[in-house]
Amino acid sequence: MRQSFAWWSFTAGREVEPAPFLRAAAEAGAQGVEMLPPELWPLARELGLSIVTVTGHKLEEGFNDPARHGVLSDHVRRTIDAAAEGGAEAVIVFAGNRFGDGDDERAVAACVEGLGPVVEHAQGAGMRLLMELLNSKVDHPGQQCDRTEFGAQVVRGVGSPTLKLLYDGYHMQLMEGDLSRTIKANFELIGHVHTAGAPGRRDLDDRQEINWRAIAGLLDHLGYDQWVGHEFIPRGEPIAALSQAMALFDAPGGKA
Ligand SMILES: O=C(O)C(=O)CO
Repeated sequence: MRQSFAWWSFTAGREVEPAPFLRAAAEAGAQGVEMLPPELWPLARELGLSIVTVTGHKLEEGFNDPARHGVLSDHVRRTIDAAAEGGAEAVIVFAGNRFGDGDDERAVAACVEGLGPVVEHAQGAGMRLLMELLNSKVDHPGQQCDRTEFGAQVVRGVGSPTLKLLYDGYHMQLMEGDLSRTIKANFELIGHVHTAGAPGRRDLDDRQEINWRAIAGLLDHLGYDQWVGHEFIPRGEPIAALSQAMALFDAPGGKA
């Protein structure tokens, strides 16, 4: 398992000097960084960090609406090209907010239809696409891809190894819980994992309710070989919080 961290959450509300911060994260053992502003990509690469994920588009306006497919696909294709040019690995896409009667079946079909050509474009560019599962209770009210099954139906419907699920344990703990069984049941569809403590989106410590050590052990047991991206807002010193989180996944099964 390779480990990364989300730039936005680790720097939220902090004055951060990018170079020393990225260097410290790399020295602590992070292998990649996510959702990093493009102007910092060369610096991160120089420090040996992979540019792991790039946000493909506004998450409120997604592929669930066929009326948006033309404009959205053009935008995401350009994001894919820029990400490929900058050496990034994956672009994150979203279903978007519910609209009209919010019918899930129709929304899944629209996502499958809209994402098909974009997935082909990504494949040609050597880029992976990740459909993110988000919570609609707290952080993203209205988001339609707010249960694993919705995302799984889209990924299965598209049926390409280029499109996988971004399983975010924090978001899914808020929406459905049952993380271990869900990860196991959908393992082949999962191409990326995000972490955070629940419910506060803070450190992976014992003040929150997800047993991340057990999740790390399960992923290891299942042979997970993709990225685990830490996407929480540290309570205290961010590099120490990152190190503590990474230790859980470095020694899955409780050796840390
Ligand atoms: O996870 C989230 O809440 C985001 O904003 C997108 O990664």
